[in-house]
Amino acid sequence: MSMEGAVTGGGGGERNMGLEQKIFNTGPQNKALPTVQSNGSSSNHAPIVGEHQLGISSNTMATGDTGHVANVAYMSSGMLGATQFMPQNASHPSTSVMMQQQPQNGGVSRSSPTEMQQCMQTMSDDSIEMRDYNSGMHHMHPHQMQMQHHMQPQQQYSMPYHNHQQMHYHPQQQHQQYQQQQQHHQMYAPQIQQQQQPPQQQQQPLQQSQQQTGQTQQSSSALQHINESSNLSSAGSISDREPEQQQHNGTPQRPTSSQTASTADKKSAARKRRRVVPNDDQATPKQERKITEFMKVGEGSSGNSVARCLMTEYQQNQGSPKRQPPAQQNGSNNYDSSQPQQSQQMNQHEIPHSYWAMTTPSLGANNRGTPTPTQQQHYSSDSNSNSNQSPPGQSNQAGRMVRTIDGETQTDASLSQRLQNNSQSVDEVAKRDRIIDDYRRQLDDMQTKHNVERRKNEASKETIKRLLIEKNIIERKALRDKTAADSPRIGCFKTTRTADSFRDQWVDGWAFAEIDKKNDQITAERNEIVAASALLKKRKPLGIGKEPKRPQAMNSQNDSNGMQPSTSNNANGDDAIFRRPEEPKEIQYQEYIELDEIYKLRREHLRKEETDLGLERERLDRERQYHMRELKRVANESASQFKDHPLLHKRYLMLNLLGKGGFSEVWKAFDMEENRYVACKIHHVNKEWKEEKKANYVKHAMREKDIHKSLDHCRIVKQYDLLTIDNHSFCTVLEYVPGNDLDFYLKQNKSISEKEARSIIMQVVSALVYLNEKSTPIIHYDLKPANILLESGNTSGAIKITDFGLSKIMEGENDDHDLGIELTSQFAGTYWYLPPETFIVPPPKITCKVDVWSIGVIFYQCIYGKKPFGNDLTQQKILEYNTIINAREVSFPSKPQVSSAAQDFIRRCLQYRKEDRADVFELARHELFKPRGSVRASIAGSISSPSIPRSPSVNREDDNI
Ligand SMILES: Nc1ncnc2c1ncn2[C@@H]1O[C@H](COP(=O)(O)OP(=O)(O)OP(=O)(O)O)[C@@H](O)[C@H]1O
Repeated sequence: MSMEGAVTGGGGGERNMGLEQKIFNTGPQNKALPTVQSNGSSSNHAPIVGEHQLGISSNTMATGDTGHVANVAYMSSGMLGATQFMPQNASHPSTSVMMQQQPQNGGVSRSSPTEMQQCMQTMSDDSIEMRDYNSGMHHMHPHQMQMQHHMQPQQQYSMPYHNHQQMHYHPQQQHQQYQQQQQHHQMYAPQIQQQQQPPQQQQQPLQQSQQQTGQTQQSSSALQHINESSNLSSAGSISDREPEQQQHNGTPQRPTSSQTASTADKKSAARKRRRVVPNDDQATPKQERKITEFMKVGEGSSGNSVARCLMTEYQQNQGSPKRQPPAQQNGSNNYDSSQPQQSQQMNQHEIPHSYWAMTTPSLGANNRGTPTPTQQQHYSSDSNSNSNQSPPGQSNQAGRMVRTIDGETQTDASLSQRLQNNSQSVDEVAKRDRIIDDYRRQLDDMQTKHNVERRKNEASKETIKRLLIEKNIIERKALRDKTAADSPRIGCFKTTRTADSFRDQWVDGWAFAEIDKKNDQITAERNEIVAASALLKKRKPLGIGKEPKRPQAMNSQNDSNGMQPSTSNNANGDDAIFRRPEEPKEIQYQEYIELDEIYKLRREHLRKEETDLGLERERLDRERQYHMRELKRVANESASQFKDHPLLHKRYLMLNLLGKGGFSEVWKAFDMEENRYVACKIHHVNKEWKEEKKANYVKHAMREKDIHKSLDHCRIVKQYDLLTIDNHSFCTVLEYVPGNDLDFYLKQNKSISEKEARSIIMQVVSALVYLNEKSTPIIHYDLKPANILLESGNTSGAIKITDFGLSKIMEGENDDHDLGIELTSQFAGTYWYLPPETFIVPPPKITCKVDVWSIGVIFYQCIYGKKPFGNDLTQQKILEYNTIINAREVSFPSKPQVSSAAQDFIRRCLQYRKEDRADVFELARHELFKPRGSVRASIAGSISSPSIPRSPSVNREDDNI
């Protein structure tokens, strides 16, 4: 690996990273490293690196400005330790194992080059050797020792904790590391307390921390094992008092320093190391040992921290798959996704910076110890990332803090200032940790509650779904049973063969036959009566010249029955009676009168029966209409792919088919999210169609969707959603309107009263005004009774307009909406309801007055029960005969009687030239819609020439409405 990056990187962190990389690259061949550390000029590595590291190192030896150099050596050796152990742990997948061993290496800090060499030799053996080496790392510069006396344990923890947090380790690793720190803390905290006499209030968290640690250790044997490893790795810093502490803590017995250091090797090693420490005259052996041991706790950790920094940076550069660099961890890889991204980014930048701040005091006071605002923020965010652990005791943090500050370059004043700042930031971190813990607990609680609610909600949904399906199955069955039961009575479709094709042909049921039979009976009876009446007249008594005076009603009845009045002279009727009493052929006058009465009454009765039968026939016709539709619907429903209650998009439960249009089927469905019924209009693209037709269909469907979704009016069916079902079908989810459409209603009822028709038309005009008031007005283009839905199922309630499949937007026409737009799809739509201009070839521009014409036709049809133009013609014939092109004038039947206002309204709508036709705003102001009673009535017949457009101020016949 090129070392250039390490040198040119500029930042201390980068340089360190370069060193780290170099050391890692050297791998097990550690023989190169002592050379680097002992003599820069003879480095086996790139000279520039040697210059940076070893130049300073030698300078340090000479000038005593050891802070930087010592840290470099310390760092190097720390990493060496890590490097040394890497091969041993290579088979171990967990980084945490390596991290446990790093504290051993941390103890290497502050070593002289000689010690480094010794260290390297020792470390290459095994961990026991490392401990031995670490135990000898007692050499501190007096400034450092002095500094540590000034540091509070609480403060001394901050930096290692900080570094520890920076690593973004896996929580398990963090936990192990925390265990390890606690072990250190348990072992050395009493000594720290005794030696440094920290303020009383700062001992409290330490003791708590010890108790916590003890509990943690007892709770898990696995962790105990790790703790043991951790203890072992820290054995180099065991003091004389450790056995007591270990017994207290219940940790496994380890050789005490007196036991281990009692060996001749180690004593001599300690003596050697003492000899190589320059300016060590202030440190008594006893003081040195104790403080060094304390430092070792810190140094071990510090070295550990630094090693971790280096390891992290190394792994960042190496792209270690186990531990991604923070930049990569910002996404889902970061175990703590709740940590603000900003903090994480800050961490990324601060890792080298903090590291440099710890290891390079010469950079300045801010970098050395006092955390900059950024660093403080960094602590905070770090603590966030670790908040699921019990934070280390503050005194433990302080212990580790000690080793991160280079006492040789600090003044007491700056140190105390730093310590004060650190103390504040540590307090703040702890406080924030607690708050974060609280929030986290609250969040956990809320998440648990949320999960419970979610499960309940899902269960409820499942129940609703099940119940809806059950209900629907029952309803379907009831409907089918009814249809099946009604079929013999009303009729059914029978498949018949005509030429090569099969057709469904309707066959009436027995109810129609019965009505026909009754009708025949009535006719026969009526004929019989007519014949008898005629005979009776022939047998009229001859003597009756003058009928006796009869009541006037009787005479008029006779007239109405068509009976011829007697031609005999009635003036002297009494004489006639006396004149011909003897004629036997002639019936008696009385008998004649009686028979005549009987025949008249029978005729009346037959007339009534005939009327009733007619009503029965009408009712049966309506039933047949409904029954036919139901049969078709059931057949289509059974053939549909959605018949088995699928849940579209996990949301829309398909219940039953409402109807089938030309290219679509409309299903009643239940929206499981919104808990409401909806109408799902499923558009099918026929696979057999040519591509052009498919494209055209999809274009229309998409236009419908786009236009419809932008509409929000109480008289327009709302469009909620659009779903893709498969490659050939998609679905628009619409507001469900429970009633029938007007077309079905008119088929059943032929016509409706003017009042009801006026109410419907008023609502339609209101919707059209809304469409025309938009910045880009919309032409519906397919207004017809089938697209007017009746909410209540009859004509006395609210209506809603639907089906925007042929709609057109008035845009891109220089904003002159009167000029109109090109008609792109001529001859689409329903011809009875389209105005003349849409049939002209080539078509002129169209405007919103297309819909006005449609309104006129619908109103006319509602009142008169038939369409004004081409009522009895098919669409094909309408085209053939140019029916609409010739529809220049509308005529009104004499019955039913209609108000002049209604007729005028219709005329204004059905003006041949669109320029003469009213627009929707004029219609909205029309007299027809004025409140009842506000105008004087006038009879429709009083309107003069129908071809001349009249002003809207036509009087309305209130009585007719
Ligand atoms: N939003 C809705 N709520 C309730 N029923 C509806 C709704 N939309 C349509 N329907 C019913 O579904 C059936 C089919 O509607 P669709 O619009 O497809 O039919 P159509 O207008 O006759 O056909 P086309 O679209 O070919 O003109 C009709 O009976 C109609 O009443």
